[in-house]
Amino acid sequence: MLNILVTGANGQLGSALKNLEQNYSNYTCYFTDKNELDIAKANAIQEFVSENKIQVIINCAAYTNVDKAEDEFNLANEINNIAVENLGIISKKNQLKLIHISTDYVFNGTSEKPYVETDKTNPTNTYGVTKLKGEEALKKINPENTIIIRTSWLYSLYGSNFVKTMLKLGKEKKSIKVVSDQVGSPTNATDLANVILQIIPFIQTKGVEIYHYSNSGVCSWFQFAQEIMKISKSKCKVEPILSKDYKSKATRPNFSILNTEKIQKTFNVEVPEWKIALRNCIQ
Ligand SMILES: NC(=O)C1=CN([C@@H]2O[C@H](COP(=O)(O)OP(=O)(O)OC[C@H]3O[C@@H](n4cnc5c(N)ncnc54)[C@H](OP(=O)(O)O)[C@@H]3O)[C@@H](O)[C@H]2O)C=CC1
Ligand SMILES: Cc1cn([C@H]2C[C@H](O)[C@@H](COP(=O)(O)OP(=O)(O)O[C@H]3O[C@@H](C)C(=O)[C@@H](O)[C@H]3O)O2)c(=O)[nH]c1=O
Repeated sequence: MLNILVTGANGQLGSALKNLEQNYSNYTCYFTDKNELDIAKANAIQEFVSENKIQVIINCAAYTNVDKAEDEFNLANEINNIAVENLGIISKKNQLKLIHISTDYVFNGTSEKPYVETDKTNPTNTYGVTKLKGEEALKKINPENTIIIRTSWLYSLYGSNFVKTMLKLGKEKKSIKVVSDQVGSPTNATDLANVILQIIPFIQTKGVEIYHYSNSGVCSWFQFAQEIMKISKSKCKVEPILSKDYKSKATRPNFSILNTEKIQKTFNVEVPEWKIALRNCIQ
């Protein structure tokens, strides 16, 4: 039996893990969100770990509102950076496995080829800055058996995400405008959750190791929206626009594609194609 603590469990990834837990009879998962266990409270985490003999932490807790983060650096930093540092310290002290999730937004999006784990980071928005600080804090503590999985454009039928926004707009509007000059790879939260649960027994690292995981294939947000409307049989027309014509507080990278070879080679995991993964979610 493995005792696993999942933080931020009411969010997208946490909910996806909850749905899959039943397939792993050798795992006892403790699903907690802010109300039960605030990751910013180090003492509470340590107590929970000791009381429940936790062996693995999957940190799904995060501040993920990209635009709002521009005005709330301190709050975003507390959750995405300082609390992550605490998790790193606790993992090292208690010799736990730690799986932390990060983002494509740590890159500035000027690359011309899919980002590998060692590529230079340089976030263009506050959310990305705080997530990168979290990564760096973990690397500094460098606990054994800790991995960071960077993912991109995560969606599910839970929480808030681009797919849910498009499904809603698809019912309400005759037409919408969506940016066509930002490209990336969407990721179905269920696919990522499956990968996490599969690889836990095989995580064995001397320090922090970074992996990239997204669904395969590439699209712009515009093409992603078009496909969402198609699968959901919405009549809403999607029109392409340029980022400069879409008003938002935070800037997003133009190129967000992650190279997923390392995680595939290391753990032999599946990477479903994005259109198939999207269909699996919506249908
Ligand atoms: N969403 C995306 O497109 C992407 C996400 N990621 C990363 O993947 C991970 C999972 O993301 P996702 O599931 O979408 O995130 P969500 O925003 O859906 O879920 C995060 C959860 O964490 C909770 N939370 C916030 N603060 C705390 C706290 N102090 N203690 C405990 N729980 C807290 C949130 O509660 P509340 O909602 O009440 O604040 C929410 O339930 C995150 O690390 C994110 O940065 C990476 C790439 C893309
Ligand atoms: C709703 C909407 C968005 N857009 C654009 C804005 C933006 O450039 C892009 C995506 O918008 P969103 O605000 O939904 O996505 P955003 O919150 O930027 O999504 C990001 O979330 C964080 C947590 C991550 O880690 C990233 O990987 C990424 O998934 O689509 C339109 O052009 N038209 C629209 O009607």
